[in-house]
Amino acid sequence: MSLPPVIELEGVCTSFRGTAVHRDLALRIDEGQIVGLLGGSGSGKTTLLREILGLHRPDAGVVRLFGVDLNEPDVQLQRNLRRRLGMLFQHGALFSALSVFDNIAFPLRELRCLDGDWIRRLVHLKLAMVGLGAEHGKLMPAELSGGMVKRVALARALALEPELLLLDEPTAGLDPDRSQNFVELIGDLQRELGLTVVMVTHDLNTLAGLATHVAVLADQHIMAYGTRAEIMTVDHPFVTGFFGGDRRKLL
Ligand SMILES: Nc1ncnc2c1ncn2[C@@H]1O[C@H](COP(=O)(O)OP(=O)(O)OP(=O)(O)O)[C@@H](O)[C@H]1O
Repeated sequence: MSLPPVIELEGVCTSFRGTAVHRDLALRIDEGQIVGLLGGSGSGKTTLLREILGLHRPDAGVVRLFGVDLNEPDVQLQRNLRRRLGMLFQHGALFSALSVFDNIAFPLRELRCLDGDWIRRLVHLKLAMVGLGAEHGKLMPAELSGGMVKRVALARALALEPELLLLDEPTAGLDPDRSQNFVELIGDLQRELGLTVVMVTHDLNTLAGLATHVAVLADQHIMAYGTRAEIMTVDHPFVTGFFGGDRRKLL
């Protein structure tokens, strides 16, 4: 029996104050894909991530993760589902009053089944996964560089060993070197952990360095979905405008 898609959206409609953002939107993402979600400013990319996370309920349509409908009323089923997701918010969204250690420990403590020694070991393991040492655990978010904030936020997103990782502008605000390092780190972790990744990005280098597939959100729906090579041939004003003369950079 084949596995259900990791993400499946069907007939999704979303509007805010009478203005439609998504209209009959459909998308299917299979295990192991790294999908770059592209769309103009205000086209509804972040809203779509929030709907996949279950933070916003569309007005109509179905969102299924791992074959489970997010409208399924079974609370335990929904809780188990959420543990299979990790989210890296655009600016890291670290808790400013908590140390790096406590930020990463937060989702582990919420499980209420791990003792302090296990939590310490797991936090140190996650720090090592993102190239940081145990000594960084003592720092507060305000003491971190932009690149370190992203790494700590990634460590926290990976705390519960998710199968699906959602990234909102993962390299925004990083200089080209740090951005390249972060792209390589995400790529390495994706291969090692077998993650499925969906990322919103405007950055061509991030797309070219990571994405196996590209989804284009325009005219209130996913108007194109395919491999990078397939998207290069799409003739739509957003796609031609986005890539300009740089389409070959995608390959
Ligand atoms: N909670 C909300 N209440 C009212 N309007 C909202 C809400 N969330 C989003 N919107 C509106 O929905 C539209 C899509 O917003 P969204 O943030 O999803 O776009 P986006 O594609 O992520 O944009 P950007 O690339 O500029 O971040 C925008 O017009 C936004 O103002």
